[in-house]
Amino acid sequence: MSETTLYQREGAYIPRVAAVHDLCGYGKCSLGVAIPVLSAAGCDVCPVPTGLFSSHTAFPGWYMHDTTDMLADYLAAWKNIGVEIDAVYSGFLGAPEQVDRIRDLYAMYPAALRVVDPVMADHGKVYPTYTPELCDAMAELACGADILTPNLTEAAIILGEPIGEDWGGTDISDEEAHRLVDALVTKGAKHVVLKGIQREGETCIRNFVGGVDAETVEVHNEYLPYMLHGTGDLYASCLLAAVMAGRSLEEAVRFAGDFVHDAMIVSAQQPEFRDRGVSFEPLLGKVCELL
Ligand SMILES: Nc1ncnc2c1ncn2[C@@H]1O[C@H](COP(=O)(O)OP(=O)(O)O)[C@@H](O)[C@H]1O
Ligand SMILES: Cc1ncc(COP(=O)(O)O)c(C=O)c1O
Repeated sequence: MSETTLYQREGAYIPRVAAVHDLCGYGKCSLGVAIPVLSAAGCDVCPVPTGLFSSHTAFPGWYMHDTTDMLADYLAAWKNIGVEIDAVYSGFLGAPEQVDRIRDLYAMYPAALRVVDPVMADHGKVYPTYTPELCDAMAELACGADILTPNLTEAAIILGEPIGEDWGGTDISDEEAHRLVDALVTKGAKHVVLKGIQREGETCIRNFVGGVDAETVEVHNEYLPYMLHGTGDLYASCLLAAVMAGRSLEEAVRFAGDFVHDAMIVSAQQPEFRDRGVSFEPLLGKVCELL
Protein backbone atom coordinates (compact mmCIF):
# COMPACT_ATOMS: atom_id res chain seq x y z
CA MET A 1 0.00 0.00 0.00
CA SER A 2 2.80 2.47 0.89
CA GLU A 3 3.97 2.47 -2.78
CA THR A 4 0.61 3.57 -4.23
CA THR A 5 1.05 7.05 -5.76
CA LEU A 6 -2.06 8.22 -7.58
CA TYR A 7 -0.82 11.54 -8.94
CA GLN A 8 2.65 12.40 -10.30
CA ARG A 9 3.35 16.08 -9.71
CA GLU A 10 5.47 17.51 -12.53
CA GLY A 11 7.81 20.40 -11.62
CA ALA A 12 6.11 23.81 -11.42
CA TYR A 13 2.81 22.56 -12.90
CA ILE A 14 -0.27 23.66 -10.91
CA PRO A 15 -2.89 20.86 -11.01
CA ARG A 16 -6.52 21.85 -11.35
CA VAL A 17 -9.17 20.25 -9.12
CA ALA A 18 -12.91 20.50 -9.82
CA ALA A 19 -14.43 20.65 -6.32
CA VAL A 20 -18.08 19.53 -6.47
CA HIS A 21 -19.35 20.50 -3.01
CA ASP A 22 -21.81 22.90 -1.37
CA LEU A 23 -20.88 26.35 -0.06
CA CYS A 24 -21.84 27.16 3.53
CA GLY A 25 -21.97 30.78 4.67
CA TYR A 26 -21.31 29.85 8.30
CA GLY A 27 -20.01 26.66 9.91
CA LYS A 28 -16.78 25.70 8.20
CA CYS A 29 -17.17 22.69 5.88
CA SER A 30 -17.33 21.64 2.21
CA LEU A 31 -16.01 24.31 -0.25
CA GLY A 32 -15.04 26.51 2.71
CA VAL A 33 -12.53 23.76 3.55
CA ALA A 34 -11.65 22.36 0.11
CA ILE A 35 -10.65 25.71 -1.43
CA PRO A 36 -8.10 26.84 1.19
CA VAL A 37 -6.65 23.38 1.86
CA LEU A 38 -6.12 22.40 -1.78
CA SER A 39 -4.89 25.90 -2.65
CA ALA A 40 -2.27 25.63 0.10
CA ALA A 41 -1.11 22.42 -1.60
CA GLY A 42 -0.54 24.42 -4.79
CA CYS A 43 -3.71 23.35 -6.60
CA ASP A 44 -6.02 25.56 -8.65
CA VAL A 45 -9.45 24.79 -7.18
CA CYS A 46 -12.39 25.21 -9.58
CA PRO A 47 -15.63 25.09 -7.54
CA VAL A 48 -18.80 23.44 -8.82
CA PRO A 49 -21.29 24.49 -6.10
CA THR A 50 -23.91 21.80 -5.38
CA GLY A 51 -25.92 24.14 -3.16
CA LEU A 52 -25.66 27.40 -1.25
CA PHE A 53 -26.38 27.09 2.48
CA SER A 54 -26.71 29.81 5.09
CA SER A 55 -24.95 27.45 7.53
CA HIS A 56 -24.26 23.72 7.78
CA THR A 57 -27.33 21.64 8.48
CA ALA A 58 -26.51 20.95 12.11
CA PHE A 59 -27.70 24.51 12.88
CA PRO A 60 -31.48 24.97 13.15
CA GLY A 61 -33.29 27.00 10.48
CA TRP A 62 -30.74 26.81 7.68
CA TYR A 63 -31.58 28.24 4.27
CA MET A 64 -30.59 26.36 1.12
CA HIS A 65 -30.51 27.39 -2.51
CA ASP A 66 -30.51 24.35 -4.80
CA THR A 67 -28.10 24.80 -7.73
CA THR A 68 -29.05 21.60 -9.60
CA ASP A 69 -30.77 23.37 -12.50
CA MET A 70 -27.78 25.58 -13.35
CA LEU A 71 -25.05 22.92 -13.29
CA ALA A 72 -25.44 21.59 -16.86
CA ASP A 73 -25.05 25.13 -18.31
CA TYR A 74 -22.21 25.86 -15.87
CA LEU A 75 -20.25 22.83 -17.08
CA ALA A 76 -21.14 23.43 -20.75
CA ALA A 77 -19.60 26.90 -20.38
CA TRP A 78 -16.41 25.28 -19.03
CA LYS A 79 -16.34 23.04 -22.09
CA ASN A 80 -16.67 26.06 -24.39
CA ILE A 81 -13.63 27.79 -22.92
CA GLY A 82 -11.51 24.62 -22.77
CA VAL A 83 -11.04 24.29 -19.00
CA GLU A 84 -8.61 21.44 -18.18
CA ILE A 85 -9.08 19.41 -15.00
CA ASP A 86 -6.69 16.92 -13.30
CA ALA A 87 -8.99 15.69 -10.51
CA VAL A 88 -12.74 15.63 -9.88
CA TYR A 89 -13.38 15.76 -6.12
CA SER A 90 -17.02 15.46 -5.04
CA GLY A 91 -18.68 15.64 -1.63
CA PHE A 92 -22.05 16.88 -0.34
CA LEU A 93 -24.70 16.75 -3.11
CA GLY A 94 -28.17 18.29 -3.34
CA ALA A 95 -30.06 16.01 -5.77
CA PRO A 96 -29.60 12.75 -7.73
CA GLU A 97 -29.28 14.74 -10.99
CA GLN A 98 -26.04 16.19 -9.60
CA VAL A 99 -24.55 12.72 -9.88
CA ASP A 100 -25.27 12.93 -13.63
CA ARG A 101 -23.33 16.22 -13.74
CA ILE A 102 -20.38 14.52 -12.02
CA ARG A 103 -20.56 11.82 -14.69
CA ASP A 104 -20.50 14.64 -17.28
CA LEU A 105 -17.26 15.84 -15.68
CA TYR A 106 -15.83 12.30 -15.82
CA ALA A 107 -16.75 12.18 -19.54
CA MET A 108 -15.19 15.64 -20.17
CA TYR A 109 -12.00 14.69 -18.30
CA PRO A 110 -11.53 10.92 -18.66
CA ALA A 111 -7.94 11.03 -17.36
CA ALA A 112 -8.82 13.00 -14.20
CA LEU A 113 -8.51 11.34 -10.79
CA ARG A 114 -11.99 10.55 -9.40
CA VAL A 115 -12.25 11.25 -5.69
CA VAL A 116 -15.62 10.60 -4.05
CA ASP A 117 -16.28 11.59 -0.45
CA PRO A 118 -19.76 10.00 -0.27
CA VAL A 119 -21.13 12.53 2.24
CA MET A 120 -24.65 11.35 3.12
CA ALA A 121 -24.83 9.96 6.65
CA ASP A 122 -23.08 9.42 9.98
CA HIS A 123 -23.58 7.34 13.12
CA GLY A 124 -26.36 5.30 11.49
CA LYS A 125 -28.39 8.35 10.35
CA VAL A 126 -28.85 9.80 6.88
CA TYR A 127 -28.40 13.61 6.68
CA PRO A 128 -31.74 15.52 6.51
CA THR A 129 -31.41 16.68 2.87
CA TYR A 130 -30.58 13.18 1.52
CA THR A 131 -33.48 11.33 -0.14
CA PRO A 132 -33.32 7.54 -0.80
CA GLU A 133 -32.88 8.36 -4.53
CA LEU A 134 -29.90 10.60 -3.77
CA CYS A 135 -28.36 7.89 -1.55
CA ASP A 136 -28.78 5.32 -4.35
CA ALA A 137 -27.20 7.67 -6.89
CA MET A 138 -24.32 8.44 -4.51
CA ALA A 139 -23.77 4.70 -3.90
CA GLU A 140 -23.46 4.12 -7.66
CA LEU A 141 -21.03 7.02 -8.02
CA ALA A 142 -18.95 5.65 -5.13
CA CYS A 143 -18.35 2.40 -7.01
CA GLY A 144 -16.52 4.26 -9.80
CA ALA A 145 -14.13 6.18 -7.53
CA ASP A 146 -10.34 6.06 -7.72
CA ILE A 147 -10.36 7.14 -4.07
CA LEU A 148 -13.46 6.60 -1.91
CA THR A 149 -13.61 7.95 1.66
CA PRO A 150 -16.73 6.65 3.46
CA ASN A 151 -17.43 6.58 7.16
CA LEU A 152 -18.99 3.33 8.44
CA THR A 153 -22.60 4.40 7.85
CA GLU A 154 -21.81 5.49 4.31
CA ALA A 155 -19.96 2.21 3.66
CA ALA A 156 -23.06 0.29 4.79
CA ILE A 157 -25.36 2.35 2.54
CA ILE A 158 -23.08 1.83 -0.47
CA LEU A 159 -23.00 -1.92 0.21
CA GLY A 160 -26.77 -2.12 0.77
CA GLU A 161 -26.28 -3.24 4.39
CA PRO A 162 -28.66 -2.17 7.19
CA ILE A 163 -28.29 1.09 9.13
CA GLY A 164 -30.73 2.81 11.50
CA GLU A 165 -32.05 0.70 14.39
CA ASP A 166 -29.73 -2.14 13.39
CA TRP A 167 -26.72 0.14 13.36
CA GLY A 168 -23.69 -1.42 15.05
CA GLY A 169 -21.78 1.80 15.83
CA THR A 170 -18.11 2.55 15.23
CA ASP A 171 -16.73 -0.25 17.44
CA ILE A 172 -15.89 -2.79 14.74
CA SER A 173 -13.08 -5.35 14.62
CA ASP A 174 -10.09 -5.29 12.26
CA GLU A 175 -11.67 -8.24 10.41
CA GLU A 176 -14.91 -6.33 9.87
CA ALA A 177 -13.01 -3.22 8.68
CA HIS A 178 -11.05 -5.39 6.20
CA ARG A 179 -14.29 -7.00 5.04
CA LEU A 180 -15.87 -3.59 4.36
CA VAL A 181 -12.83 -2.28 2.47
CA ASP A 182 -12.66 -5.50 0.39
CA ALA A 183 -16.41 -5.38 -0.34
CA LEU A 184 -16.16 -1.75 -1.55
CA VAL A 185 -13.20 -2.64 -3.77
CA THR A 186 -15.13 -5.63 -5.14
CA LYS A 187 -17.96 -3.20 -5.98
CA GLY A 188 -15.55 -1.17 -8.09
CA ALA A 189 -13.84 1.50 -5.94
CA LYS A 190 -10.10 1.37 -6.71
CA HIS A 191 -8.88 2.66 -3.35
CA VAL A 192 -10.88 2.94 -0.16
CA VAL A 193 -10.22 4.87 3.03
CA LEU A 194 -12.68 3.64 5.66
CA LYS A 195 -12.89 6.30 8.37
CA GLY A 196 -13.71 6.70 12.01
CA ILE A 197 -13.39 3.28 13.69
CA GLN A 198 -13.50 4.04 17.41
CA ARG A 199 -13.67 1.15 19.86
CA GLU A 200 -15.26 1.30 23.28
CA GLY A 201 -12.63 2.12 25.92
CA GLU A 202 -9.87 2.86 23.40
CA THR A 203 -8.11 6.21 23.15
CA CYS A 204 -7.42 6.05 19.42
CA ILE A 205 -9.45 6.48 16.24
CA ARG A 206 -8.57 4.29 13.26
CA ASN A 207 -8.78 4.63 9.50
CA PHE A 208 -8.24 1.66 7.16
CA VAL A 209 -6.79 2.17 3.68
CA GLY A 210 -6.76 -0.50 1.00
CA GLY A 211 -7.36 -1.01 -2.68
CA VAL A 212 -6.95 -3.08 -5.80
CA ASP A 213 -3.57 -4.83 -5.70
CA ALA A 214 -2.84 -3.38 -2.25
CA GLU A 215 -3.07 -4.88 1.18
CA THR A 216 -5.25 -2.98 3.68
CA VAL A 217 -3.37 -1.13 6.43
CA GLU A 218 -4.55 0.69 9.52
CA VAL A 219 -3.50 4.22 10.49
CA HIS A 220 -4.54 5.67 13.85
CA ASN A 221 -4.55 8.90 15.82
CA GLU A 222 -5.34 9.93 19.35
CA TYR A 223 -9.14 10.09 19.77
CA LEU A 224 -10.36 13.49 21.01
CA PRO A 225 -13.56 13.14 23.09
CA TYR A 226 -15.76 15.55 21.09
CA MET A 227 -17.11 15.77 17.54
CA LEU A 228 -17.16 18.70 15.13
CA HIS A 229 -18.89 19.33 11.82
CA GLY A 230 -16.66 19.63 8.79
CA THR A 231 -13.98 17.19 9.96
CA GLY A 232 -14.98 14.70 7.23
CA ASP A 233 -14.55 17.42 4.59
CA LEU A 234 -11.27 18.51 6.15
CA TYR A 235 -10.03 14.91 6.19
CA ALA A 236 -10.86 14.26 2.51
CA SER A 237 -9.47 17.65 1.41
CA CYS A 238 -6.17 17.05 3.28
CA LEU A 239 -5.95 13.53 1.85
CA LEU A 240 -6.38 14.86 -1.70
CA ALA A 241 -4.00 17.78 -1.01
CA ALA A 242 -1.28 15.26 -0.13
CA VAL A 243 -2.10 13.03 -3.13
CA MET A 244 -1.94 16.04 -5.50
CA ALA A 245 1.41 16.96 -3.94
CA GLY A 246 2.64 13.56 -5.18
CA ARG A 247 2.53 11.72 -1.83
CA SER A 248 1.65 8.02 -1.60
CA LEU A 249 -1.85 7.12 -0.50
CA GLU A 250 -0.62 5.84 2.86
CA GLU A 251 1.36 9.06 3.47
CA ALA A 252 -1.76 11.03 2.51
CA VAL A 253 -3.89 9.07 4.98
CA ARG A 254 -1.36 9.76 7.76
CA PHE A 255 -1.19 13.46 6.85
CA ALA A 256 -4.98 13.82 6.83
CA GLY A 257 -5.44 12.05 10.19
CA ASP A 258 -2.72 14.16 11.85
CA PHE A 259 -4.04 17.41 10.37
CA VAL A 260 -7.66 16.79 11.45
CA HIS A 261 -6.47 15.82 14.94
CA ASP A 262 -4.46 19.06 15.25
CA ALA A 263 -7.31 21.14 13.78
CA MET A 264 -9.71 19.69 16.35
CA ILE A 265 -7.38 20.91 19.11
CA VAL A 266 -7.23 24.40 17.52
CA SER A 267 -11.03 24.33 17.16
CA ALA A 268 -11.57 23.55 20.84
CA GLN A 269 -9.79 26.81 21.73
CA GLN A 270 -12.43 28.87 19.87
CA PRO A 271 -15.65 30.26 21.39
CA GLU A 272 -18.78 28.12 20.71
CA PHE A 273 -16.53 25.61 18.99
CA ARG A 274 -19.02 22.74 19.07
CA ASP A 275 -21.38 24.50 16.65
CA ARG A 276 -19.23 26.59 14.39
CA GLY A 277 -17.48 23.82 12.43
CA VAL A 278 -13.83 22.85 12.33
CA SER A 279 -11.15 25.58 12.53
CA PHE A 280 -7.83 24.97 10.78
CA GLU A 281 -6.69 28.33 9.40
CA PRO A 282 -3.58 28.73 11.63
CA LEU A 283 -2.40 25.27 10.46
CA LEU A 284 -2.49 25.87 6.69
CA GLY A 285 1.32 26.27 6.66
CA LYS A 286 1.53 22.49 7.28
CA VAL A 287 -0.30 21.91 3.99
CA CYS A 288 2.15 24.22 2.16
CA GLU A 289 4.98 22.03 3.52
CA LEU A 290 3.66 19.09 1.45
CA LEU A 291 5.22 20.71 -1.62
N1 LIG B 1 -12.76 12.85 17.75
C1 LIG B 1 -11.75 12.71 16.88
N2 LIG B 1 -10.48 12.60 17.32
C2 LIG B 1 -9.45 12.48 16.45
N3 LIG B 1 -9.61 12.42 15.11
C3 LIG B 1 -10.85 12.51 14.62
C4 LIG B 1 -11.99 12.67 15.47
N4 LIG B 1 -13.10 12.76 14.70
C5 LIG B 1 -12.68 12.64 13.42
N5 LIG B 1 -11.34 12.48 13.36
C6 LIG B 1 -10.54 12.25 12.15
O1 LIG B 1 -11.26 12.73 11.03
C7 LIG B 1 -11.63 11.64 10.18
C8 LIG B 1 -12.98 11.92 9.59
O2 LIG B 1 -13.94 11.73 10.59
P1 LIG B 1 -15.41 12.28 10.56
O3 LIG B 1 -15.39 13.73 10.66
O4 LIG B 1 -16.17 11.58 11.62
O5 LIG B 1 -15.88 11.86 9.10
P2 LIG B 1 -17.34 11.95 8.53
O6 LIG B 1 -17.84 13.36 8.78
O7 LIG B 1 -17.20 11.62 7.10
O8 LIG B 1 -18.13 10.94 9.32
C9 LIG B 1 -11.57 10.41 11.10
O9 LIG B 1 -11.45 9.22 10.38
C10 LIG B 1 -10.36 10.75 11.94
O10 LIG B 1 -9.14 10.52 11.25
C1 LIG C 1 -24.33 21.55 4.17
C2 LIG C 1 -23.30 20.57 4.66
N1 LIG C 1 -22.22 20.27 3.89
C3 LIG C 1 -21.30 19.37 4.28
C4 LIG C 1 -21.41 18.71 5.49
C5 LIG C 1 -20.35 17.69 5.79
O1 LIG C 1 -19.79 17.79 7.03
P1 LIG C 1 -18.77 16.68 7.55
O2 LIG C 1 -17.44 17.08 7.05
O3 LIG C 1 -18.89 16.77 9.03
O4 LIG C 1 -19.20 15.35 6.99
C6 LIG C 1 -22.47 19.00 6.33
C7 LIG C 1 -22.63 18.34 7.64
O5 LIG C 1 -23.16 18.91 8.58
C8 LIG C 1 -23.45 19.95 5.90
O6 LIG C 1 -24.50 20.27 6.66
